[in-house]
Amino acid sequence: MTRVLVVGAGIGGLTLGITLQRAGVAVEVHERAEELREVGAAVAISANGTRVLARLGLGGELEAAGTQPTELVFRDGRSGERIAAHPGGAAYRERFGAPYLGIHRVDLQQALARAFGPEHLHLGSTVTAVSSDDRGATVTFADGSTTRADVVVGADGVHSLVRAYVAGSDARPEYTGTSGFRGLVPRDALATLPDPLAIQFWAGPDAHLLHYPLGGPRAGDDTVNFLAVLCGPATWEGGNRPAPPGELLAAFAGWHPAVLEMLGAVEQSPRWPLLALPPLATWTRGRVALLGDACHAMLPHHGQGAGTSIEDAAHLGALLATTGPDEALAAYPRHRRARTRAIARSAWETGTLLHLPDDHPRVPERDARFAGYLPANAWVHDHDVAARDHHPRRTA
Ligand SMILES: Cc1cc2nc3c(=O)[nH]c(=O)nc-3n(C[C@H](O)[C@H](O)[C@H](O)COP(=O)(O)OP(=O)(O)OC[C@H]3O[C@@H](n4cnc5c(N)ncnc54)[C@H](O)[C@@H]3O)c2cc1C
Repeated sequence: MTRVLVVGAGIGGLTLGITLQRAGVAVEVHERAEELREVGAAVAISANGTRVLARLGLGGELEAAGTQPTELVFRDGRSGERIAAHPGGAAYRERFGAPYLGIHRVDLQQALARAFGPEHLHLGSTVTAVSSDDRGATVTFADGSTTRADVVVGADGVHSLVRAYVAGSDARPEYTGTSGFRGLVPRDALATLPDPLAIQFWAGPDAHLLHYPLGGPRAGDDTVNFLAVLCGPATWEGGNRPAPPGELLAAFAGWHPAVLEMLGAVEQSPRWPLLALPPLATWTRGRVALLGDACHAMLPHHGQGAGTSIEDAAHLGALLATTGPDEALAAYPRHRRARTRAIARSAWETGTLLHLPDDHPRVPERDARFAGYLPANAWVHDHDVAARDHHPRRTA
C-alpha cells in the first residue's frame, strides 16, 4: 500500500490527508505550527471547493460555521453606483450545486483537522529538507531525524521549502506591484453600508475594496471581512510592513462614505505585499509533488487560492488511491496545471478590471465587462474534480 507524507496542515494539506484516509491510504501530515490557530482572518470558498468538502462529509459543519453571501455586487468605489450584481445564497447554490461560503480560516482549518483526527497529524514538526529516489522520498525534520514515504507532497504554502527541491531555488513568488490591508469590522458599526450581507467589490481608481459577511456560531460574530487592495509601491522587500496611521484612509480619500466608514473602523493593520508565483516548469520531481500555493500561489481577486488547493488535494488523493505512485504523479500535473494557470491569469485580469482608472469609459463598455465577470468565469465555480473533467470549462 502507498504511504504518503504531507508537508503542511493548511487547507490543501489537510484536505489531501482526509481524502487519502477515507480511501484507506496510509498518510501522515507534518505541520510546523504548534497549534492550528487564526491566521489571516477569513476565506471565501466557492462551489468548486465546497463541493469537495461536502463529499468529505464536512458540508453541514462548514455551512453552520460560515455565511452564504446574498449576492455578488460590483460598485463604483466613489459614487457607490451598482454596476453589476449576480445572485448568491440559494440561487448560487442551485446553479453550481454547492454553496459559496465566507468562513473564518481557523474554523475551516480546525474542522479539517478534526475530520482528519489527531493520530496522524504531527504539530510542531518542521520539515527542513526532502530528497527522492526511485522507490520513495526522504524527509528531514528540524530535530535532525529522518523518515521515508512512498510519496511526499509539499502542501507547504507560498514560501514552500519543498518547491525548492522540486523546481529549484529560483522558483519563488514575486511581488505583483499591489499590496493590501485586511480587517474585520462589526456589522453594526457599518451604518452606511448598502447590502451588508452581500459580497461586494468597490472598484477603482488604482485601488479596490472587497468585503463579505461572516457569521456562524462565534460569540458576537456578526462581522464583515475586508481586503483593501492598492496599486504600489513599485518595489517590496520582505514580508508585512507596519503602516503609518491614516495611510489606508488617505489612499481611499474621495471614495464613497460606506468605504471610508469600513476602513476607518479598524485599527491600522499592517500592509501586505500581494505575491504570485510565476508558472512552474514542473510540479513533481521523483516521488515528490507540490500542491496548492506551493505550486500556484495566485492573486486573491477570484478568491480561488484555497479553492484550487482543495481541488488539487481531491484530485491527487483520488489518483494516489487508484493508481501506483509513479502513474499518479505523472498524471497529476497533466490534469491540473492548465486549469490552475487559467485561474491565476484570470485573477490577475480581474485585479486590473477592479482598478479601473478615472478616465475609463463609462457605460456600456464598463458595465459589459463587469457583467461578464461571473458568466465568463462560471467555469471556475462549476468545476467538478470528481467528474474527471481535466480542462478549464469555458462557458463564455
Ligand atoms: C490577502 C489574501 C486573501 C485571500 N483570500 C482568499 C479567499 O477569499 N479565498 C481563497 O480561496 N483563497 C484566498 N487566499 C489564498 C489562500 O489563503 C491560499 O491560497 C491557501 O491558504 C493555500 O492553501 P495551502 O494549503 O496551499 O497553503 P497554506 O494554507 O499556506 O498552508 C501551508 C501550511 O504549511 C505549513 N508549513 C510551511 N512550511 C512548513 C515546513 N517546512 N514544515 C512543516 N510545515 C510547514 C504552514 O505552517 C501552513 O500551515 C487569499 C490570500 C491572500 C494573501
